[in-house]
Amino acid sequence: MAHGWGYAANNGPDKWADNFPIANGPRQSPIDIVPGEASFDGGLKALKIKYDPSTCLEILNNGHSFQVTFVDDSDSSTLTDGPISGVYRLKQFHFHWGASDDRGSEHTVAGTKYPAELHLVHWNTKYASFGEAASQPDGLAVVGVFLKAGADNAALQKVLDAFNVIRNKGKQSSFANFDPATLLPGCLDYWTYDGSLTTPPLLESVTWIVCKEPISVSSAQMAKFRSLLFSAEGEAECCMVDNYRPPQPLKGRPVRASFK
Ligand SMILES: NS(=O)(=O)c1ccc(C(=O)NCCc2c[nH]cn2)cc1
Ligand SMILES: [Cu+2]
Ligand SMILES: [Zn+2]
Repeated sequence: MAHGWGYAANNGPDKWADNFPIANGPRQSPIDIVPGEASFDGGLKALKIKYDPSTCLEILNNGHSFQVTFVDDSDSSTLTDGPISGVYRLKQFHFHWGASDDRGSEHTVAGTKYPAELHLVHWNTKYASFGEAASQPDGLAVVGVFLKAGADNAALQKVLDAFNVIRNKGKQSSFANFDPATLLPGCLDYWTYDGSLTTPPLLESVTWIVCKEPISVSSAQMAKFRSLLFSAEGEAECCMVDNYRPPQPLKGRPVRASFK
């Protein structure tokens, strides 16, 4: 996965516009969600999430986060309803996190940062592939879930237990029979708005669906996230932390709430 961008001072979010001018586009993500300014939309349906653990394939360190990828050649793991129309297939999930618990999420809620944020990435099956969908305004739907410091999260621990074999950039390992639904909060109330990928190529193809309720993560589990490296084997070790883009200008976009 060749890319020169990163999260350091010389290649981080403030520099991305040099190679990806869309960084200053009209529908960039993440954003600061201000609950008092979101409008309740009674027409929004409940999220319908159907994941099949047998589609879970592998876990990999891609040099800017780690991700768990899924077999997406059938409608086994899908997102439907909610603010979207049609069927979107789960492709992967990944996280963004901070060097300390006071930061790490990409979306913020009235300025509040969480220590981490989960992204479940889905693509619209009206297009032939993820890559094709990623270039379309209605191509992707990403469910965002905040992680809040607190109790140990047993479902999350299953993912963290695989970290020892993917410590470095480029490492991957088989990872089977994991049900990503176990990472969702009990309540699926959400905010939704039109946005983008939060990393280059920053494509403006994402319908964002951000859950209001966070899931828990213990401080020991946050330390495990921070044990990963941005660097490849043999390179100077660089801790994988602060791999988040800060909130971007709303530019007049409506943010809708599925709840009162
Ligand atoms: N944070 S997010 O908005 O959910 C997000 C989701 C997916 C991608 C993505 O598929 N990027 C293109 C291929 C690539 C290059 N390097 C790693 N993946 C990027 C960001
Ligand atoms: Cu990459
Ligand atoms: Zn992400």
